[in-house]
Amino acid sequence: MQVVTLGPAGTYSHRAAGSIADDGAVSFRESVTGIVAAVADGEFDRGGVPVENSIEGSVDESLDALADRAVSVVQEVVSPIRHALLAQGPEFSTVASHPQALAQCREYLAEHYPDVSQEAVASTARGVERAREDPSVAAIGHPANAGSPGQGAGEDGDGTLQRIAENIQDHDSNATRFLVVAPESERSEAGGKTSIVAYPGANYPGLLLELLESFADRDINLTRIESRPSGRRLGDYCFHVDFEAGLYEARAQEALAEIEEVCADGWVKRLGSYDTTHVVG
Ligand SMILES: O=C(O)C(=O)Cc1ccccc1
Repeated sequence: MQVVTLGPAGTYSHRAAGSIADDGAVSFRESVTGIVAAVADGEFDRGGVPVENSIEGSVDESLDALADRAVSVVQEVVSPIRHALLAQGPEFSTVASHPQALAQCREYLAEHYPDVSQEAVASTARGVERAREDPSVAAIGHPANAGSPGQGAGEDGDGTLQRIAENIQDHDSNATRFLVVAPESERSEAGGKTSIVAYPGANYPGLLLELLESFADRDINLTRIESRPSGRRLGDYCFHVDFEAGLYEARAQEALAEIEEVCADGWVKRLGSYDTTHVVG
């Protein structure tokens, strides 16, 4: 199985994707749009993208790529996220990381490093590379990106990263949900959860209520609903909906048939049904 995810090596996405790669062989792209495109274009069998975080919410770029490209979702991976502050030494003037990681440590950074500037980079591992190259830069990332204290941690300034602090996320419940993306032809109806994207192409009072009633009437629990701009005009949206039923179930098929009627002037994309895997960060 050829797997592509957010790189370079050492990202949280890499750790999550490693759990689905046969021999741990994972390739990298530096944007989630690029990962979804690489699967849609047939370059890889599977792609792993972060889609939602318990502190910061949705990764909008992932939602938009899933709506735009011909792919399916075949699995979700949920992983706890524990961030470490990594640097060559305790003195630095910039913290570089993925925007979600910086946001997940907002309160910690404001309290402990109010005067340090923040630099958003493509991934946590890209921030780690910045910190290895430049002693004035610290990174936020998985603690395994540094030598453990007392085991290979370097002297200040030699390019080896030390763990300046661990568990710096603002909430201990910090967890991220990654979706495993496959070619559209591999869309499955089996699994306990399903993801769809609905674009009504219309706007009238009660439209959203009608969409939601299709699920409520059949006792289908929603686990998430997110609106994203359609990109066509201001105030025009698509809705990303995840629910607890498989497409193989009659109640799911009936709900979607009704939703397709509500969206007759737009479209409904069935990303597929899947199960959840939990991996330890
Ligand atoms: O940059 C990474 O390591 C990622 O995989 C994205 C991300 C960033 C912060 C928390 C979870 C995933």
